[in-house]
Amino acid sequence: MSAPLSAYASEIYLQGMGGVLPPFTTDSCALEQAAREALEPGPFWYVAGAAGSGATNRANREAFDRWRLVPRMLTGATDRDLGTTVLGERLRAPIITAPIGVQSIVHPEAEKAVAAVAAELGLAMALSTVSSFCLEDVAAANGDGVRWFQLYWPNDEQVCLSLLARAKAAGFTTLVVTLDTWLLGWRPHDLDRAYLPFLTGEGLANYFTDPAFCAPLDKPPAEDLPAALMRWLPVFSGVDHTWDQVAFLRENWDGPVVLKGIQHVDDARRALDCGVQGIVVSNHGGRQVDGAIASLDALPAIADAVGDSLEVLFDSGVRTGADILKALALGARAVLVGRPWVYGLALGGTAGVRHVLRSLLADLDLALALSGHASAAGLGRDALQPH
Ligand SMILES: Cc1cc2nc3c(=O)[nH]c(=O)nc-3n(C[C@H](O)[C@H](O)[C@H](O)COP(=O)(O)O)c2cc1C
Ligand SMILES: O=C(O)C(=O)c1ccccc1
Repeated sequence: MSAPLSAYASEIYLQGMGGVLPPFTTDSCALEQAAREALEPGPFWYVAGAAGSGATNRANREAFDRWRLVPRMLTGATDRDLGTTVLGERLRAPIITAPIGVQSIVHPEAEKAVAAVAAELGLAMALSTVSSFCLEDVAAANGDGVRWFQLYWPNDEQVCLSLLARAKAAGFTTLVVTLDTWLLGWRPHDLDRAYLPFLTGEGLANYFTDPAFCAPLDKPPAEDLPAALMRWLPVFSGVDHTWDQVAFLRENWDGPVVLKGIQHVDDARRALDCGVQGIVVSNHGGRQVDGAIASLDALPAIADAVGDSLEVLFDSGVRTGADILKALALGARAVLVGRPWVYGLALGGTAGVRHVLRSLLADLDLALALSGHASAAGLGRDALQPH
């Protein structure tokens, strides 16, 4: 874990020189196609799909292309440090694995794979409420790694308090509250296939192992799935909470609270007023609101408004090392990465997640080096030019 990140690029190049092929592509933009060939259409489109016409998802990528890095020479960037502190915790690079629900639809190792690899690589992981394994099992797989718990804010106070207490007891440090998915977006790929994995109970491990969730049920979820699902649906969705209720979460979580799904600068200011510690500028990978702005286009103004007082994290569309540099230069402290390593999970379980994240770290290190920067912390807007 203490080897410099540059070792990953050297290792992959040396293997190439010895004629050893990587397990699958090193081109993170080609992962989607590789996963498409490996997965059944239902799970593939669940992961790759987006809201409506897909416009927001496309906009997320197009926005990265509208910024270009301006490389600097002879800066002496021989020894690089990608390490950073996020919400008081030291990470080896400014990367957090995004909370992704129902991972068992692509591979049986599911969240345990990313938990193990994130810890091994010194990155933080964010575990979804809607995970295939319960949070205690994922915590065990993450060992002494940095783990955050993502909350889908339950419409039941007892279930909410119980999940928070369990996550805290299992060593999750930061609470990430996702605000943009209190209803599922309009997702034609899933609707056309009637593919809604959680309706078979998949992804509901945290609920089905929860005493407060199970209390009103006559039988355990395994013995009466329809009844458990009828309880889950209104607990999960249908109610938009309000800003004044954020205090409840802050009061009941002993640690940093981050609000995920912020796109408007006024919402970033409201987050600051609420007393939370951070935000994730995110549009959920374009899966919720069709025709919305690119998440990257929301970032600069938000970072300008609250970046000195809140930790501003970013996601939606990050694929390459260059993308990460761009997000950092535009004011993010770290990025969350979603689909790329989920495709890696689909293609090779734990080893597949490892290959994707090591490749991304190698790419990031080389992008930083060859743009003439010795540390990610010093990146400013002068590292970029609009295109
Ligand atoms: C299959 C899938 C499941 C997701 N599940 C969750 C979830 O349970 N909780 C959450 O906050 N975000 C969820 N997200 C959104 C991600 O956390 C993240 O915001 C998004 O994937 C970032 O965009 P990217 O995939 O382009 O990197 C999910 C995204 C995908 C693709
Ligand atoms: O699919 C998603 O984007 C998501 O956040 C989710 C919601 C419910 C269950 C599983 C994943």
